Amino acid sequence: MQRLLPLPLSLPLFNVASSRAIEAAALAGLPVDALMERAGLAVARLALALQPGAGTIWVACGPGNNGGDGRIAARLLQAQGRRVSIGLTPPADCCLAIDALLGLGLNRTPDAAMAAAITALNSLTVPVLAVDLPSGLLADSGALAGAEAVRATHTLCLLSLKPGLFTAQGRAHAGTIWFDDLAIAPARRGDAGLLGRDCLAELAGPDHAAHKGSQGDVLVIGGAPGMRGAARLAARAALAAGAGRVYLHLLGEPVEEADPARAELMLAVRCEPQDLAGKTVAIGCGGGQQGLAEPLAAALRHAPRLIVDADALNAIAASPALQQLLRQRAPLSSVLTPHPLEAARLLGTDTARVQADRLDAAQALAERCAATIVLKGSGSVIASPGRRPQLCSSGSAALASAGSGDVLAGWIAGLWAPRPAIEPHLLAGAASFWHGLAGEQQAAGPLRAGDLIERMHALHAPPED
Ligand SMILES: NC(=O)C1=CN([C@@H]2O[C@H](COP(=O)(O)OP(=O)(O)OC[C@H]3O[C@@H](n4cnc5c(N)ncnc54)[C@H](O)[C@@H]3O)[C@@H](O)[C@H]2O)[C@@H](O)CC1
Ligand SMILES: [K+]
Repeated sequence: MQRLLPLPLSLPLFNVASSRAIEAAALAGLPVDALMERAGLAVARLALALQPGAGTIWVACGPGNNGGDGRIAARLLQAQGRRVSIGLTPPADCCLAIDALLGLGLNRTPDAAMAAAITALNSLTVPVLAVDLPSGLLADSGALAGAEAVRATHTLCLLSLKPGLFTAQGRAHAGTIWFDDLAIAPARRGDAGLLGRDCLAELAGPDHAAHKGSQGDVLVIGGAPGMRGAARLAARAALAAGAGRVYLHLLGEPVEEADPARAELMLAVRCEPQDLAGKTVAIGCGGGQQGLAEPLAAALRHAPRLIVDADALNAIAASPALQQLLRQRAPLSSVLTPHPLEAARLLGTDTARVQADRLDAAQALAERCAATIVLKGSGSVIASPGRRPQLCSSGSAALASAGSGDVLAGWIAGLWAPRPAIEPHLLAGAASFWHGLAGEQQAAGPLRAGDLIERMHALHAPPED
């Protein structure tokens, strides 16, 4: 059993169908109930570690094998001399609750009895340990099956890691995530990947002979009047990520300086095809509604590497002509960084549908746009045509602050410019992980985007693992 996060090495994620196949293959070589015994033992061990003191442990057991895991844990805890209460209501002296109501088999809105038990678990002030998944959370998507799911303080995931724990509502409901593979090594590929720190190894640093000309040029296009800050944040991030030269083309009224607070940034007065040649272009941060269509069409045609964010995504969603230009770009040359609403506009759907299955939505968007997608939000999804999607395991609510997305777009550009041959799927994963890692360093409250850039910059020499 291991505490999973922070995650040093990326791991495979298995959806419900794959998890059941892994279970079936394992059971073929094991006595009946062997896996459930192992699962129950793991749950009991973690429960004892979490609550070694007095009091009654409430084991809320459902009708299926998730409840079976709970019953075995209850038996083992009793054998250790602990008081245990099995049922759907808590005992008066409850010191720890084990949520063994529903796991992989959740397939509909929790019925009245289940919903009442979930509410009772969420009303407790003692730790709640969820078995496999917080009850009410869908394993494949991290969406809720009904109005409420258990908000656990700890979740012990069993046998196979499920994607739903790491995206959408997963992290908010799972608490501290633990994993026990029950001594079974899956003989199949994951349906998705969970990005660990090793993804940063894709980003070899510059060699000693590097100079600004060898580190690539970034051009940031955006920052309409009133929203100049968004483009400046992206440009500052590109600079801090390691691009050799960073230019800003600000939309609207002409400006004298690119960024008075960052003398390193240069102003790009024009945005003609020849100005785009050879550059990594990030477009859309603070783009506004006016003046973006023309440079966007030029960037879609001529930028060899392109990151599309914010208002540029909305402009593409509204224009079949721009959509066609996007699809016609060279393979492996475009990264789109939508939040769920922007993704919904591009897919012609609504935010709720995107959030109901983020992995699926990101993959559909990647295929439709022939681009790498970073679907932002808790558990960012990185998807590319023909590739296995990745979920970012780093990040925190501190990143839910204005400008955080501009920083990510700029950071991707700044990492891409010196590494023009890197595969965008790997680049976007590493950039997202880096962004999330810096976000985890904020103990409380939002991390202002300007400070986020400095924290990301400080991570350039990743500490030894
Ligand atoms: N497949 C695996 O990988 C393993 C499974 N194990 C455990 O077994 C669990 C899966 O067991 P099951 O397939 O029996 O599934 P569950 O125990 O999650 O639930 C299935 C039962 O719940 C009912 N149910 C589903 N949705 C409901 C709802 N909304 N309201 C009320 N009742 C509902 C179903 O009708 C069925 O009776 C895993 O989550 C895990 O805890 C472990 O013992 C070992 C390995
Ligand atoms: K559960």
